Amino acid sequence: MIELKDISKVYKSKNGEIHAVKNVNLSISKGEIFGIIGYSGAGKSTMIRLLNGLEKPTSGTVDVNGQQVSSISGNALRNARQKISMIFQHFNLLWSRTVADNIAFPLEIAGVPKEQRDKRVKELIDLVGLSGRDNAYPSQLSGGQKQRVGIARALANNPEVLLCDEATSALDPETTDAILELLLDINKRLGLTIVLITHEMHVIRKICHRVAVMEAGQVVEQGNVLQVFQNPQADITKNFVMQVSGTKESKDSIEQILVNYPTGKIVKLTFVGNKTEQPIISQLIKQFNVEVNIVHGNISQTSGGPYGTLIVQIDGDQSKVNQALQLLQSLEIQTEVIEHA
Ligand SMILES: Nc1ncnc2c1ncn2[C@@H]1O[C@H](COP(=O)(O)OP(=O)(O)OP(=O)(O)O)[C@@H](O)[C@H]1O
Repeated sequence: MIELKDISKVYKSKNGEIHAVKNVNLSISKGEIFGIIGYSGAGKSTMIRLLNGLEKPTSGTVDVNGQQVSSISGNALRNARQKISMIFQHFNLLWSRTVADNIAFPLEIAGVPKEQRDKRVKELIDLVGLSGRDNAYPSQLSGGQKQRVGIARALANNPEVLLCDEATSALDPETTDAILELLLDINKRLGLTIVLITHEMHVIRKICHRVAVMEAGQVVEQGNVLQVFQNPQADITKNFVMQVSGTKESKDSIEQILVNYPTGKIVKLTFVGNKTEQPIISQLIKQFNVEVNIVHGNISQTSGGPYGTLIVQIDGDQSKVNQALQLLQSLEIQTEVIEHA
């Protein structure tokens, strides 16, 4: 559905050349929710502009929905872009138009007759959960409702691809979750391909099937979301994963525990799928007569299933502690000793 081959984008500025995107290769399948995550300046916005043809790459090709958007222009590009829709961080609504008229706007541009337009607008208002707010103005809506209008407007002309540019960054956590649920629902119902850019791993965790991690213009890691969470490779990915697993905050708890209980091993366990539900810790205690002190625990849902991390201190007879670690490994629980006594 979307194919980026050897994409580079260089901007020329007074201070020299800026390599915003460097040698990026990505392949995104139809119906997939694909996330691109990176800190500010990583090149995410440039990638979005390359995907909708607003920007031409310095080298490489961008194919979207059977069209090489990197080489077409004029009418051909305008037609291709009808099938590539977008939602924005700050919604970009027309403030003097009502909800219904904002959603109708792309239909007017596409020349859809009034009767058909009204019917489609009604359908879209229902789809995004804004029934009854047809005649409200954007200033009368909450942030989440404004983004719902943005989504309805983006879907008006039945796009094949929806690009989301930090679409939940201006929203509070609960509203963010509701909007992400809506995107997930639309993806499932309509089979729409969604590409989103974000700096928040929570967004990736919640709805993406696959993720690419960008740093200084390059994709430093990409893969299935659950696998990336379970086994992040690049340092930057490990940092992003820590954003949601909460293990960054556990550093202080570990130091405190080591002061009070200086023996034993501090171990980080990573569980996926149904292993998150098994009573593994009580098994360790019973079988090896070791003491287990829980430092930090967290479980979260990804689109590929549950993912959990648990940091524990295991203490007792050295050989029993080692046997306990071996049992964990044999159960295919990822086990990392982070502090030794
Ligand atoms: N039109 C432009 N002209 C010159 N430099 C640009 C232009 N657009 C982006 N850049 C530079 O390219 C690099 C990547 O920027 P980009 O906006 O794609 O990153 P980003 O990951 O989206 O970050 P942010 O979330 O802060 O926008 C940055 O160094 C930026 O300053």
